Amino acid sequence: MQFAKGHGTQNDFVILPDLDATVDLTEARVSALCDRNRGIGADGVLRVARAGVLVEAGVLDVLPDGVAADHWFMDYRNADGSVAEMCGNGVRVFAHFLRASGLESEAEFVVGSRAGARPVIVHAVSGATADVTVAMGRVRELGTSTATVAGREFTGLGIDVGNPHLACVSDELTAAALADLDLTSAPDFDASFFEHGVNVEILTPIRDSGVDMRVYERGVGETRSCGTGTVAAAAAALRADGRAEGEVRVRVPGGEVVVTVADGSATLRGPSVLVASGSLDESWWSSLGR
Ligand SMILES: N[C@H](CCC[C@H](N)C(=O)O)C(=O)O
Repeated sequence: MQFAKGHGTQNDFVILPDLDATVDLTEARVSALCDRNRGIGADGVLRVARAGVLVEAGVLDVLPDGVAADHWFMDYRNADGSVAEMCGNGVRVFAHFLRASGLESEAEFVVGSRAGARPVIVHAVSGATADVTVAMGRVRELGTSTATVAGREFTGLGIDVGNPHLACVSDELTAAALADLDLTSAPDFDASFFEHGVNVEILTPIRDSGVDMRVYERGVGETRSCGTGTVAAAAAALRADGRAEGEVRVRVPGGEVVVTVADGSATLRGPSVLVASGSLDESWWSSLGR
């Protein structure tokens, strides 16, 4: 079975072209594939198929709002095998792969996700790297909540970007102090507020139209970047700055993206790199739990 490997600001993914949607993508298989010792290693898996084919195969029960049967659909899985509604870095890599593989001939098209339709623009491709903008849809504020990281309580803004986030803007936090924060363990959070878990972002306030952010992702752990997380972080940082909209450069350990929030919706622009492609050993793949 063919695969490709790519990343968006070092949030990395195994891409599985599965145009007939015949691959049984069990949790055991996804977690093996994402394991950095016994598999290829990644933060998540992106299965590539058209939305209607995934409905016919029973992978999707119905077409999500705004997603048409002929739209390419990013069937996203976290490294632990769990399904998530949306992946902002993943959509950039997914769109880049479609263009680079010739599956998509247009530079502007719609990618379907469980959170709905996500229009993309693949601005330019140079070698292994592309510059991609994703329309990330509505950014919905959920109210304030807290998370405890390394014994320290942070207050944040719950934000729905199709998936759940708690974006904690810490006024006195410097980029250096953020880098020193111990994020090796999962933050404690209010499970009654976030019934389906949450991605937790810790970030500095806006300085020179930018923020520094780190993230502990639901279903993965600390990642070097989280695209939906950068959108949540930008929205929370703007709110903390007394603004409902604006453009924010979000620096993450894996690089930098630009988030624009306007009229309650956001766009995310950043790089995608396609690192490699290859084939999975069939006997290895079939030996994994069903
Ligand atoms: N872990 C996230 C999904 C991946 C999000 C992240 N990789 C991104 O780029 O948005 C969740 O369970 O909601």
